[in-house]
Amino acid sequence: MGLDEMKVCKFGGTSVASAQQIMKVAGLISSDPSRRIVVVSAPGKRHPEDPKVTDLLIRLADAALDGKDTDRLLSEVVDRFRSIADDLGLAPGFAGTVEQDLRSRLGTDRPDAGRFLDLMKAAGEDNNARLVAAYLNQIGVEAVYMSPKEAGLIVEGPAGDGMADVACYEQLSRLKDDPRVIVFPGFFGFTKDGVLCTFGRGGSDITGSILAAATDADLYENFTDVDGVFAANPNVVDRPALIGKMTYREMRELAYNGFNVLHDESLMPAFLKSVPVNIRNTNNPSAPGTLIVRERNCKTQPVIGIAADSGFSTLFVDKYLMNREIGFGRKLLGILEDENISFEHTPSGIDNLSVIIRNKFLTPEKEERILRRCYEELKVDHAHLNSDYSMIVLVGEAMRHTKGLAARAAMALAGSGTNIEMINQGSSEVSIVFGVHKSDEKKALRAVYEEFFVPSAVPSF
Ligand SMILES: Nc1ncnc2c1ncn2[C@@H]1O[C@H](COP(=O)(O)OP(=O)(O)O)[C@@H](O)[C@H]1O
Ligand SMILES: N[C@@H](CC(=O)OP(=O)(O)O)C(=O)O
Repeated sequence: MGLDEMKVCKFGGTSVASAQQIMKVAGLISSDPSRRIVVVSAPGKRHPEDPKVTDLLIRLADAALDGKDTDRLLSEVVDRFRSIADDLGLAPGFAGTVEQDLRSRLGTDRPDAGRFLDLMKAAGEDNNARLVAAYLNQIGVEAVYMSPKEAGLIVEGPAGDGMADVACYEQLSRLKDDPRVIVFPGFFGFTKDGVLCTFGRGGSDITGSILAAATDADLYENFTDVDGVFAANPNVVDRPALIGKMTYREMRELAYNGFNVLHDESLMPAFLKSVPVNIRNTNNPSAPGTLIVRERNCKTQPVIGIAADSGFSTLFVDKYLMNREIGFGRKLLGILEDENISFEHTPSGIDNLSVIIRNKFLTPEKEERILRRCYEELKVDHAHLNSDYSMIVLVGEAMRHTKGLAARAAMALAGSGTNIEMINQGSSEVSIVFGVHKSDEKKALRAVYEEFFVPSAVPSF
């Protein structure tokens, strides 16, 4: 990269979980002068059983909302920052400023529980950005903490699930004129009225992408704890193939369906400005990682990855002569809309229709109301809701034009003893979805992975 070129880097929770990790991060920043905007998450897990600071903060906020004692939970968060700051040799007062900050957040008025929860959750990223900036200055890298409010990151929407307003990109673009390294807390911004609003969980990825797009960065580097994006979840499939290059659409589809290495909503800002995204490993920085771009040569590899996700329900309705009833689908989806439920798929037959919904949108009360309205208003013959479904999703840009892929996947599923509950190859140009019972999810994923990525068939991406 030339002198004027600029990268936005995001360091995930695992990359900033301890002093040792933050030293690696500082090494990566100081070794490359183009890494000028740095987005940090809150300290994450140091080992699998370790709590993330964000989860500690949620517990703290819940205790405060329930009127319970908050001292022990507050100390847990402060101690986590204290141990990092001490190990980095920062000035002794750092933990005290974190404590003050948390106490002041706890002491605010709470007209809205969701907004209060956001204010507390954001303390992880906010304090960590101050900590990383302080450490960079200590080792001689001129760095500055940047508040999302001062920078103008406008995030609107429901608490805990905000969306950035594209109109704020122009103001954010000024960040690139600062000669210092900017350390920006991920995960949250402010509404036009100045109220703090976080993105969904894992949302620091979104902050990084927004800043990369707003500043027209040459590259958005997203540093995590694996060498890049694997063709299947490495926690389920043994040593899956590493994807070298993929498209934004492929990654969004995979992220949405279970590849939690990147937040699915973080692709759009980078895509709009064609900023390439590079997923890299803080613990193995010499590995090139995965590059996410607008286009790739799809001929070599029609299926690029296979995602799996649990937590789906099927609403099944059956009515004789449904095919003749104009507006039936609209009315059924209208019932879901009234319950504020979004849906994933709608496979249909002549006299029946299924709607696949994520369980997180359902409660026993909502289920009862939906079924009652199906009988009373839509006059269906049968209606039922079944939970415990998982979706296995094959993704690849050229899949739809490659013959026999669905048949191969179906054969692999049959071979593993998995019953296919639903297939959707309809509207998405880049994916085929197989609904299976949750208990079959892992073996189904392994079987389909082996079908498309057996060692002899692994292509060079
Ligand atoms: N297909 C995949 N490729 C790579 N990592 C994956 C995949 N699916 C799930 N993961 C998991 O995502 C993790 C990284 O995401 P996350 O824990 O959110 O990291 P960070 O703390 O950097 O934000 C990996 O450790 C890995 O277990
Ligand atoms: N700390 C937030 C935001 C985030 O992006 O974290 P991470 O980089 O650890 O996924 C969370 O836990 O949701």
